Amino acid sequence: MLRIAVPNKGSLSGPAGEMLHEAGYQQRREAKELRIVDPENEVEFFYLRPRDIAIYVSSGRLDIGITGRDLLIDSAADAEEILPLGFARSTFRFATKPGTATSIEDLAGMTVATSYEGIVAKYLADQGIDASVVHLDGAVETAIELGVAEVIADVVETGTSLRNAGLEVFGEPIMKSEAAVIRRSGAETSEDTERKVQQFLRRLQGVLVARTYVMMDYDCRVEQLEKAVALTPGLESPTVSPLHNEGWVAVRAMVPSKEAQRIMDDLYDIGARAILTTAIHACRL
Ligand SMILES: Nc1ncnc2c1ncn2[C@@H]1O[C@H](COP(=O)(O)OP(=O)(O)OP(=O)(O)O)[C@@H](O)[C@H]1O
Ligand SMILES: O=P(O)(O)OC[C@H]1O[C@H](OP(=O)(O)OP(=O)(O)O)[C@H](O)[C@@H]1O
Ligand SMILES: [Mg+2]
Repeated sequence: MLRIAVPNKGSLSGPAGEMLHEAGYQQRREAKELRIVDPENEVEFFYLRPRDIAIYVSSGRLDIGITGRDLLIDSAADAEEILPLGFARSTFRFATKPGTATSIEDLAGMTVATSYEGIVAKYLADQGIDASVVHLDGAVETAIELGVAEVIADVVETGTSLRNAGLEVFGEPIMKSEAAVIRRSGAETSEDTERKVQQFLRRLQGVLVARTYVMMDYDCRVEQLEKAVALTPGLESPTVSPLHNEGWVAVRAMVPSKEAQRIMDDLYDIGARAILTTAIHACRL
């Protein structure tokens, strides 16, 4: 049985559960469940605090886990990222009231409030800046108003929380984060566990592909085929089948969903017709 850590709360929890459900795994029915077994898929899910997941995985008690890259690095646990998952994307940045600091060098002698002490302390040490770090559990944007720190370092997605607190980012982003599957560094596992881990990763990759690609079908004249195929090269190469009407072919290829409308316009312009896109529900590449 593969033992997998899943975030039980916060920004990672909902999207992680959805992705696992799309990959065909059973998920808990109510938020208080701490552990479920999915016997058909031979996996056991442990619902843990996102911050603790890297620690459990590095201990070797759980085979793999889903957490944020920033949380993994902050924990300094002996675990590594094996598959980025594309959700809970954020940057980690310094911010302050306008006029307090404009560059990292200005941080010398100041106090920085953050929930990610490990990342901040290491970054400051690497840059050779002598500043104090105060740990807060969350809502760190308020720390400046209340005089606990002059500067904060926090997760920024849309920037709304910073704007609402009258704060502005400064300096380069400290890091970019997203959710990821993690595993103990240099894990030595049995052949059976390795096979199960690889199968789990392939299933999640299938979901990622199904989310980012659509299937495109269209008809075009043989003379236009080269131009059409250049627009829809597919992952390996598109399928081309003859049509009953001589001189025409049907083409089928996967295209990135974000570009689908532009590609349909371009195909139409070179004379392709009956251009259809359909969703991909699951896939193994
Ligand atoms: N607004 C956000 N947008 C995208 N990712 C976010 C956002 N807030 C937090 N994250 C990401 O979620 C992870 C943190 O999850 P965690 O559950 O610890 O915090 P949270 O979502 O802020 O919840 P909590 O309210 O419990 O603090 C990190 O990887 C972080 O980068
Ligand atoms: O740039 P934004 O889109 O505003 O998102 C970033 C905010 O979201 C998270 O806070 P959360 O709501 O989880 O509260 P917390 O600070 O208590 O963790 C994060 O800590 C930021 O405060
Ligand atoms: Mg938070």
